[in-house]
Amino acid sequence: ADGARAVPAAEVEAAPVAEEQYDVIIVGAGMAGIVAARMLTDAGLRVTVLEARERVGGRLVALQVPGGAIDQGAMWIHGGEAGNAVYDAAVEANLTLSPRQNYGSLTLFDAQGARSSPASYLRAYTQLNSRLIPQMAALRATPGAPDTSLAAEYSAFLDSATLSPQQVDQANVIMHTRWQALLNGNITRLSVLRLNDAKVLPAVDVMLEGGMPALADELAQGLDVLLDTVVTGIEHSADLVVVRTEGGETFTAKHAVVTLPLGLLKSGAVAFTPALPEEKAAAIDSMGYGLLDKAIFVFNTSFWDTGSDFLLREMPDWSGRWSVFLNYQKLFPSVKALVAIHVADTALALEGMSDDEVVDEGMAVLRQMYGPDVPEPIQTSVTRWAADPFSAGSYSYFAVGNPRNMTRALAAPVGRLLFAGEATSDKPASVLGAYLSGVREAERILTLRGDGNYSYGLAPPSVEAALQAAG
Ligand SMILES: Cc1cc2nc3c(=O)[nH]c(=O)nc-3n(C[C@H](O)[C@H](O)[C@H](O)COP(=O)(O)OP(=O)(O)OC[C@H]3O[C@@H](n4cnc5c(N)ncnc54)[C@H](O)[C@@H]3O)c2cc1C
Repeated sequence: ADGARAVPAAEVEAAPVAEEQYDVIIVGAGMAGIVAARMLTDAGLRVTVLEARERVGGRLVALQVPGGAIDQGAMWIHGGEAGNAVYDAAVEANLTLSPRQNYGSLTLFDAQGARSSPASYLRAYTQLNSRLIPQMAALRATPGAPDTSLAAEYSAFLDSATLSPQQVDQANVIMHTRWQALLNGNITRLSVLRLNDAKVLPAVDVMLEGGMPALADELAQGLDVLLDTVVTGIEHSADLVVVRTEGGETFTAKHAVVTLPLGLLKSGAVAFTPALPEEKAAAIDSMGYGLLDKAIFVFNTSFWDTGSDFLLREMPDWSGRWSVFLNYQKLFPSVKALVAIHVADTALALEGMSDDEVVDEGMAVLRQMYGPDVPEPIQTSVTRWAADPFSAGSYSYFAVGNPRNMTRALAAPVGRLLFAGEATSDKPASVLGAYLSGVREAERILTLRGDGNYSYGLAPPSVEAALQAAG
């Protein structure tokens, strides 16, 4: 990175329309930004990436632990098989992929921590599949049906199903892991009409040995990335974009690709001048942006059912508090770790506690499940994605009432400002979506480049052009 390319603020103030320094400024070095920068740089354009953190990767970050690494952000390559751009990029980069995650391999505990019966769990699962899913499919198939929350549909299902009290606890954990945890939104806010529209990738999930950041590092190699560079303002006109940073630097370019997480766009942490159009602002406001946090416990010895992919604890409610532990050792035998996954309001509540409090609570649950001799962990980590100033949450979801084309509104260019990032993608909430959105915006610039002036079809005509046209 070459900080010297920044135009000192004073110089810009003296000459507001500074000579363009870059063809494209990319705001954010997550997967979307890196991929866009890669394509545009490879095409010979002058590109710089401005990144607030001291590292690239954004929501791809991992904890180094004995025997390997554990992803604190995204960990699964959903739809992880040949033809999936993220999978293919990992293969091309010679990164080692894990075996497929098998969601059928579960160890069940009841709410008190006693071993639970798989047969009874399966019956609850069958009822959910045979009643709730068709009930929601029927709603989706009804033209003009008003949207409703997953919680409303689930409550109606519970009222009509014939479940024992324990099967209700089991249905709760199924509901939680199948939708709430995946979509990272509270089920009172998850849209039923859009339930199948996020993370709709084939159920083939693999991980990267050593964690997902290696892929970001690989794709970012050789790019001009300025780290520790917090963007605070983006000014845009018919022919220029001026990006200002917290450090008082100013960068100018013909285009900017904004890959700020939806949470950052919602918070207004970056000022757009002129303000974003109403339709875009409304989409930013109403698209859901959720929270998924992980509590990571690393041990010297494994005391749990190491053949299982997940340990599930049935619950009398759908909060999901300590009801899902992912067994990392299943896919990575040298990593002796359990990862508890919390989402939405429960995750937010845990963010309000200290790390020690969270770890103590989790350990008490593990001792309920596996007995008092469960050893102390040798390493722990508690993520706080909501409190993270450069993420402000985890990823987007369709909230009740969000139309399917909401992501299109988020993706729509505004003059010379282009928008990428998972929330702008047709496959929101995923690394693949972020990747493909970066490709989309790079292609948009390359396609529109035309005569070398990058004359941008959607930009309003310049004053001169308008005067000429008027004769
Ligand atoms: C806990 C968690 C688990 C997840 N699990 C999965 C999973 O298993 N599989 C999956 O496919 N997806 C998963 N996701 C979603 C996935 O991580 C994201 O969809 C994807 O990584 C987003 O990439 P992006 O480029 O859109 O955004 P980001 O990676 O967030 O990149 C945006 C960049 O902008 C930077 N930035 C923010 N503010 C500023 C500023 N003011 N100035 C300059 N730079 C700024 C950020 O630091 C960041 O680097 C998960 C996400 C989280 C948080």
